[in-house]
Amino acid sequence: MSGWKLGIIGGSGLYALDGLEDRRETEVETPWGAPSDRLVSGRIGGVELVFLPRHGRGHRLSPGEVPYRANIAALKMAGVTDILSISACGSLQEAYAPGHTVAVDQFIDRTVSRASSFFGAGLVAHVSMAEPVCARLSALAAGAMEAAGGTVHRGGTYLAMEGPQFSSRAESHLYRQWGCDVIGMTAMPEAKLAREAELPYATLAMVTDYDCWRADTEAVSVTHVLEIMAQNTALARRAILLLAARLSGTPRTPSPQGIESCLDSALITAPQLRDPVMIDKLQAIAGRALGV
Ligand SMILES: CSC[C@H]1O[C@H](OP(=O)(O)O)[C@H](O)[C@@H]1O
Ligand SMILES: Nc1ncnc2[nH]cnc12
Repeated sequence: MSGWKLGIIGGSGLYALDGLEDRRETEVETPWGAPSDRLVSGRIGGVELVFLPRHGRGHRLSPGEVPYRANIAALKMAGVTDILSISACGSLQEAYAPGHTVAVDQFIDRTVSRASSFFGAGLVAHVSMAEPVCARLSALAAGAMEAAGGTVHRGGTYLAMEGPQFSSRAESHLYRQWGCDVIGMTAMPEAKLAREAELPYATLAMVTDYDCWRADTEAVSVTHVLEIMAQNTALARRAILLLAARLSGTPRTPSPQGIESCLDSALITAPQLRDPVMIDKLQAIAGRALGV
């Protein structure tokens, strides 16, 4: 085994992952409740994979209802070393056409009603989100996507909106003025929670539409997204298989960004004042840093 255990979070259109050896399904419960669906685990060559459909099979959960904390905790508890998120997104740039993929490296979080931290009363932590994506994982995933035949833009800012309604035209223009490249509804707080759980995280955002800013182009609709995503999904599956095959031959070393130890400089509550109940709960995602 190469030491990589890859968590894959599948977005709209990607509800299953074929081609896994030793495939098994596990129902999991975390201190933050149940994840979106059963975890599907298996192996591709020397790499273990754990797949989780973000919205559940059949797309039962809207972006605001996805149990983000339970999803990240479930993957952490399953022992994954890294998380690759696959997402459908709208494009805010002419050059990022439907069918293209953006290996996102920045996020702007405009979500408003989601639990966005594992920490809080009894044990407070502030992790850095200056570089929210694991550059190594992102580059590996982008390379695999290119090898699978995809057109990839390396780097880009993802605007995470609350939804579930799509943006108004005024909002879409505003996000373009802010310099955003793609828009979606799910990468936040997922990326923040992955960082709190000390898990390297990267997003391949697969463009399905031009949102609603482009003159003479019909505004985004679910029908349109799913049509394009059907093509994107085949590409995503090929890219994941290629990524796993590549990682198989590359022994894993810790992320060069120090993500696996980021809590060492983030916990702020005085040790003698930390809530034992909270510490117990946090074992699931921060056992290393808490020494429990
Ligand atoms: C089905 S269109 C809107 C929906 O698609 C994206 O989901 P995901 O990021 O999980 O692929 C977007 O964020 C919305 O949730
Ligand atoms: N235009 C868009 N806005 C938000 N989420 C999306 N997911 C796919 N397309 C989208």
